[in-house]
Amino acid sequence: MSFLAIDIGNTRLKWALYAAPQPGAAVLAQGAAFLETIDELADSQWRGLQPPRSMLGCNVAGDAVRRRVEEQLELWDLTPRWAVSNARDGGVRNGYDHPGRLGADRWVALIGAWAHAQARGVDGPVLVVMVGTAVTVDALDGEGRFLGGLILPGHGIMLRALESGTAGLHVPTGEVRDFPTNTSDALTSGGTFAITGAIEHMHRRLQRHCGRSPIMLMTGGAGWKVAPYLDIQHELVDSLIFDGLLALQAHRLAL
Ligand SMILES: Nc1ncnc2c1ncn2[C@@H]1O[C@H](COP(=O)(O)OP(=O)(O)OP(=O)(O)O)[C@@H](O)[C@H]1O
Ligand SMILES: CC(C)(CO)[C@@H](O)C(=O)NCCC(=O)O
Ligand SMILES: [K+]
Repeated sequence: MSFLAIDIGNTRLKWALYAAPQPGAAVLAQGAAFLETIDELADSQWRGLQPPRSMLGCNVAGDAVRRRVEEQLELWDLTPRWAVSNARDGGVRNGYDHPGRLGADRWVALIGAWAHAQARGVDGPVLVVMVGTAVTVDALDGEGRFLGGLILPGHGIMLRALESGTAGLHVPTGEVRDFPTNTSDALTSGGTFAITGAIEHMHRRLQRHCGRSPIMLMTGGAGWKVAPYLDIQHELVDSLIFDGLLALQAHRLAL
């Protein structure tokens, strides 16, 4: 019954093997690999794994990367399946102008977030934040409608853009300070507060739109770096995309 969930991001592939395609299933194994090293998965991390019976992935890195991962999946006898953004799934309705153009990672994370909210009996709005190579801040209303969301550059891209777009800025890592008094701290703090500022802005907007304070779920490799500087209540859920993939797979099996 084991189920392999794969999240191919802009920088890294993350995978988790679950005992069953059901929300809350036990994790049997998990790992991550930079996209440059994915051609070794079958010979390294995946070698010796208990063969998964099914898989569902989520990919924002393009068709070439997907095909490379499918080659690695030939290690096992399974049909690769990839989540695509559509008009509704997993209890979420997609409000994007062109639903299919919404990043699959955002769609799957929204479905994972909705599953979390349902499991806890939350019936108000949910703000879904992913902090990685890019940052996304997506709004779900209390009925599971995706209202829309923000895309902004991640911390790394912001700093590299400043470094390449100015003559005099070089970017050694600094500390986050309220009132930075050197260039490194000013850059690191600027990047961090650009992200927290966008999140807090969307939180206010969603609260105003729905007339209720949203819960906020945050995920992505750098979520823990941003979390300490957020002035609003939030919860880090590292597995949000995997939880979305589990919810989708369970949903599909139930149909
Ligand atoms: N102090 C920081 N604050 C916010 N973000 C940061 C910080 N330091 C690094 N980052 C971001 O973290 C990213 C790397 O994190 P990681 O590779 O774990 O993300 P990820 O969720 O796996 O990304 P993706 O899914 O896009 O591949 C960098 O691209 C950078 O933008
Ligand atoms: C925004 C990113 C890069 C975040 O990973 C990804 O979701 C993506 O490539 N999205 C497609 C464009 C969109 O979501 O509108
Ligand atoms: K991601």
